[in-house]
Amino acid sequence: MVPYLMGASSTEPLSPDALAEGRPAARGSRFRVVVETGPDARRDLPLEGTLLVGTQVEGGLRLSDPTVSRVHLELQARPEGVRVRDVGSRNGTWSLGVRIHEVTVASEARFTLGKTTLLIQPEPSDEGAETAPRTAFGRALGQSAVMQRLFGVLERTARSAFSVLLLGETGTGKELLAEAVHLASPRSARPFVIVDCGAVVPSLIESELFGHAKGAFTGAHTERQGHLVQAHGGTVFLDEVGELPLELQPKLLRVLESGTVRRVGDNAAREVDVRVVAATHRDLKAEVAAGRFRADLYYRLAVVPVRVPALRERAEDIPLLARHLFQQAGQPDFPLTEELVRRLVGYDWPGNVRELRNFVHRVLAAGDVELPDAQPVSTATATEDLSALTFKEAKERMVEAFTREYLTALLARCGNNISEVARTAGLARSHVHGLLNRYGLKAGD
Ligand SMILES: Nc1ncnc2c1ncn2[C@@H]1O[C@H](COP(=O)(O)OP(=O)(O)OP(=O)(O)O)[C@@H](O)[C@H]1O
Repeated sequence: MVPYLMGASSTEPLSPDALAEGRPAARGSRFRVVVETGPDARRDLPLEGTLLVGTQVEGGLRLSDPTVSRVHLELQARPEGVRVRDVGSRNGTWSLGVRIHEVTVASEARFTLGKTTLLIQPEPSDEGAETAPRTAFGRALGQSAVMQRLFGVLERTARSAFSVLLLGETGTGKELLAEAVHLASPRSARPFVIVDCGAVVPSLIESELFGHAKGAFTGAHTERQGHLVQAHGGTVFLDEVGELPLELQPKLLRVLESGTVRRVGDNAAREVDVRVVAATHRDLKAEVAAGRFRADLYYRLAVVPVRVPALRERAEDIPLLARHLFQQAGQPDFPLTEELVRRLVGYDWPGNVRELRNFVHRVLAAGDVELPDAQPVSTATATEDLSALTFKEAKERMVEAFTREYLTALLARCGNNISEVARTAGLARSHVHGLLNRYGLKAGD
């Protein structure tokens, strides 16, 4: 096919180069589609075969922009480039001010559909020596060599259906990276469901994950779908998977192996197709060796094990992240002086990026740029203006501040004895350990 572009006022074919905005693709290279603007901005997925774009497409790039048609555009990866075909949309598909009916692009090009802009971009070739350095993967930022390597591994993995296990300290960005894997995967139009295995009461986690029938147990007044079914077709993120009760582990493994799930109190099996990304702050291999985590489930989850480095191991990222966090907090012009950067880079950030975020908020709320010498900074202050935050963020801040204060006081009262802390607090020891790790608190055992 001769590539052409039909303009609204012209029927002259245009060469693909007429649309080229950036670097050209190597012959036979692969492409990505990135949603740059509109309600679905930041979605980013590889283009393989044919991809339909619209508000009602199944398995394609499903957009929520009401100015986009139900089935708006067809993108097809071909050896010579990407064929972009408007499939009878109401508002049309536009590029550089020209309405497109069908065109093949061989290099970077942008298309506007209603209020949405799509960028079609050649993938940097894997063998290419000059792979463009990237400073972001989804919403996760990083310019250090270690993060760039991590982004590359995760991006390549995202295209497959392999399970990914993210290992790293609290606050290193595991959840953000799990979301980025989902968004860069062919499943991005389907749900991304987060299950915090450490936060659910152990007796309820089975019904949270698998669902339950009405009357399955005392208190089950209505039926429940379960997170795995909610994630059907998409990705389930099992956060703090190391906290999953041992007796539940074979059940989860069975579901993942068989692709079917049975709700509690119901014999009927339901098909579930989920990609699993799991995360833990624990050394899960050591947990397996200690008999606290099943080896078979470990190997099912850790097809691609990835270590997310602590912030102190990638100090080059601190200025970038600090600038980003000030910008996110509505203060893009906050003066990051050399002296402040030096102190930020010199601190060891036991709570990692979450702690840096809280520091930024504390600076903006209280003007306090002090960093503790050895201990982590407090997460919230009474002077912080919570009304500037969303309800979810404000609640998170208060819960963090409360938990940190409560645990610090309890540790002091119990002489750092975790068993005693757990007894007094009425929590499982594993839960106390999880909380201490999460809030960057240290205690002897
Ligand atoms: N690379 C990053 N770029 C931008 N923001 C980040 C990055 N890493 C973490 N953050 C921010 O830091 C906070 C904590 O990140 P996240 O919840 O993903 O960490 P986590 O490792 O999953 O923590 P936990 O183990 O406690 O659940 C979030 O507000 C997140 O947006």
